[in-house]
Amino acid sequence: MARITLDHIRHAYNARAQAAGDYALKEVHHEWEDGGAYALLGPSGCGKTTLLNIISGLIRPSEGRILFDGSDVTDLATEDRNIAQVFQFPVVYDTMTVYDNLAFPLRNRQVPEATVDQRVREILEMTDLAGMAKRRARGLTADQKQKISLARGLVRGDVNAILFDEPLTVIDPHMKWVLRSQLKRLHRQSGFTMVYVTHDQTEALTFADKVVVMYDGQIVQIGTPAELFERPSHTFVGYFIGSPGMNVMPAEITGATAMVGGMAVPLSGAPHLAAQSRIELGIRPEFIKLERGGLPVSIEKVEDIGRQKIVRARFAGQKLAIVVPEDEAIPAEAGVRFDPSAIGVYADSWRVEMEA
Ligand SMILES: Nc1ncnc2c1ncn2[C@@H]1O[C@H](COP(=O)(O)OP(=O)(O)OP(=O)(O)O)[C@@H](O)[C@H]1O
Repeated sequence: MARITLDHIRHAYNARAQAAGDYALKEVHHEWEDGGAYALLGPSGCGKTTLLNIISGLIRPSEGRILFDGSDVTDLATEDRNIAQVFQFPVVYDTMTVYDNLAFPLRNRQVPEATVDQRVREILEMTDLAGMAKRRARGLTADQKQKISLARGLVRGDVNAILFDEPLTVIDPHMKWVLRSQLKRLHRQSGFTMVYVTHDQTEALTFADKVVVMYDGQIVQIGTPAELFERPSHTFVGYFIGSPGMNVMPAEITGATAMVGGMAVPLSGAPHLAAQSRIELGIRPEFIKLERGGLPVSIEKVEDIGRQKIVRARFAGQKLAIVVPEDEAIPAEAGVRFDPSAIGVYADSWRVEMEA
């Protein structure tokens, strides 16, 4: 297992790249802890696969270095990086048994047969595959085959990291839930450094200790699920994490008061703001209260989604989503009240700290 250092990495697919926009991956400079479970989360085209391929060695970054436990592996080929990979689609040997599929990476490295047997049995148990150890992979379902791929990814005890590229894509929804929880447990038991690419926030939030949110070729935030929810560093994080996402409204700020379309919204403090920046307020639908005497709002629609209601409203000309607990009535002539401590101020999309 290894600590992974991404040392001022940038990547452009076009060798003549110059402007920031030419880079599929803009500068990444981070250190990922040994034994951490990281999810790379973001929409299609944001650079997740590019970053994963740089870690695996499929791509050499245009700039910067990658280090495993302090040693530079930038110029090492994938097979020399001592990593395991699990892809979107199962990679299994159909003619082999489930047991032999798992034993393969170990036998390939001349691991003594007694150790192979011990390790394979351990992983078969961990992944609930023990019951089908003697079956040939041919004829198994796509779910079962992908489970074998996952198990094979875990079988070597000496890898620097395990990289997962959208591994649950072919899995049916119920099984997805089961495997996600299993992977989390396997991470705790094994202590491997794991990097998991997905565009599904539920997958990322269940699996990872730290979620790396990517947007437009940049890492916009690395944080625990709670940090991403409570303090999104960028409006994209607020919008992408949560359902519905954070409300973002253009505003003008004077001292500790924000004006949104003529309405005064109190803040918890006065933010430091550079002149000429585009200012927005971000507030999650869960931290807005509907009550009499609040700021005027017009309710357009109420969606009942089981344990909660989502109120779609318009406030000062802006769309606003509000989450109301299922058993709470929506008062007639309701107004809105924003919890000042839950309002984030964003300048050119990045969160600004409040003055103490
Ligand atoms: N081989 C390539 N040559 C040129 N451009 C590429 C290549 N691979 C990716 N890109 C571009 O680089 C950017 C990042 O792509 P990347 O595949 O890393 O994103 P992603 O977040 O993994 O997306 P997805 O979830 O769709 O796989 C995109 O604009 C993509 O079009």
